[in-house]
Amino acid sequence: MLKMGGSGGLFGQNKKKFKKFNAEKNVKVNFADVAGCDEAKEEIMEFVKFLKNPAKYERLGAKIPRGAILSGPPGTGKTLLAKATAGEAGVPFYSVSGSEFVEMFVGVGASRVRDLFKTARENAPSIVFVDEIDAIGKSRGKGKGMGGNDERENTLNQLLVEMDGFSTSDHVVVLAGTNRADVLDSALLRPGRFDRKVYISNPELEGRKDIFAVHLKKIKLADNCDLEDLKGRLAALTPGMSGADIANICNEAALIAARHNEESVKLHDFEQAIERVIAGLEKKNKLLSPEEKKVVAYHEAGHAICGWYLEHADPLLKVSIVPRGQGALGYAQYLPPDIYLYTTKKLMDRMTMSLGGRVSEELHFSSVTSGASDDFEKVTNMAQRMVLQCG
Ligand SMILES: Nc1ncnc2c1ncn2[C@@H]1O[C@H](COP(=O)(O)OP(=O)(O)OP(=O)(O)O)[C@@H](O)[C@H]1O
Repeated sequence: MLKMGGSGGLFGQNKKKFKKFNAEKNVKVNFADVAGCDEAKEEIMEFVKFLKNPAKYERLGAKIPRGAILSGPPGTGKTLLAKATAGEAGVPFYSVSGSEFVEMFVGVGASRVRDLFKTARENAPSIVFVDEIDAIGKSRGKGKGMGGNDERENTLNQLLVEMDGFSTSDHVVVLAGTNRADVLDSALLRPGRFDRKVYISNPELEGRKDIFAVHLKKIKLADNCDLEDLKGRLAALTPGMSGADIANICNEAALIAARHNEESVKLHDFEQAIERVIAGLEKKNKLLSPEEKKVVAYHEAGHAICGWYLEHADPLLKVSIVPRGQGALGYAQYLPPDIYLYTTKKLMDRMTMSLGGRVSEELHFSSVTSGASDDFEKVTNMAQRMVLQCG
C-alpha cells in the first residue's frame, strides 16, 4: 500500500530526517512483565478489553474513556504499563515525551502531535503514550510571563483538539505518564479527555519480590540458589526502591559477577549492587588519612549505637567507612519498614540517630568536622516536616 504510507506517514521519504515519535507495531511486553501493581493493571484492563473488542461496548452505547493519566514517582513502571497495555491488546504503540516539545521551534510541536494522532488513527486500534505530560500540560496559569511558553501551550492545545476530535469509532486510547499529576491543567482532566487517573506508587515488600522475580529471570543464578529465598532477601534489603532501581540492581549484580569472572551471580553480588545503588560507586582512589578514617569510623559508630538503643529507630543493617559516590566518606544502611503514618516518636528517634554521628565526634575528638553536614540537612528537613505535618 505505497499510497497510504507515502502521504506523510511515519516512514515517508520527505520526513525521514526527523524522528517524530516512536512507533512499535509488535509490542512484546505484556502484563506479566509488569509486577507488583495489580490495582493499576486492573484499572487499565478496561482499555485492553475495549481495544480487543470495541463492538461489545459500542453495541450497548457505551462511550469508552478516551484516556488515562498514569501518575507516580519516577521509575515505577508507568511507561512499561502503557506498553504492556498495547502488548496485551495486540495493538501498535506510539509514544512521545512531553519534554521533547519544550524547546521546539514555533509550530513544530503542534504539527508533531497532529502527525502522531494521524498515524495512530490510520493504524487504529492503537495506543498513544505521552510521557512526561506535565512538560506540556502544566496548568496554564502557572509560569506565565516566561516568554518561551507559547510553543508548549500550542502543543497542549493541539493535543486537546486531537482528543476532542476523536469520534467513538476512532479506536485510539491515549495514555499519559507524569510524576506531577498535581500541576496538570484541569482542561486535560475533563471528561472525554484524560478522565481516568491511575496511580502507581513505589512497590511494597510483596511488590518488590514480584519485580525481583521478573528481573531475576534474565540473570544466571547459581544452580543451588533458592529463588524464593533470594527474592525475599533482596526485597527486604530494598525498602523505598522503585521498579527501575530493582531492574538496575539485577543488572549491576550481573556486571559485578562478570567483573570477578564468576560463572553465576550470587547473593554477595546483589548485596554489592544494592550498596552501589544506594550509596554510589566505591572510590578506590580516595585515600583517607588514618586520622580521617578514625573520625569517619567514630561518626558512623555513633549512628549505629543510637540506632541500637532507640526503640523507634529503623533497624540498622550495616555501617561502612569505604568512601563512595559523591563525597560520602562513610554511610549507614537502614531497613525502614513500609509505613504510611509516622509518629512523632519515630521522627524524634530518627533525628537522634542522624545526630548520633556528630555527638560521637564531639565525645571522642577535640574538634568536630564538616562530616555531619549531610546529617544536619536531613534533620532540618525532618524537623520542618514534623512541625508542618504533625502540628
Ligand atoms: N512494576 C514493574 N515491574 C517490572 N519492572 C519494572 C516495574 N517498574 C519499573 N520496572 C523496570 O524499570 C524500568 C523503567 O520503568 P519505566 O520507564 O516504565 O518507569 P516510569 O514510571 O515510566 O519512569 P519515569 O517516570 O522516570 O518515566 C522498566 O523498563 C523496567 O525494567
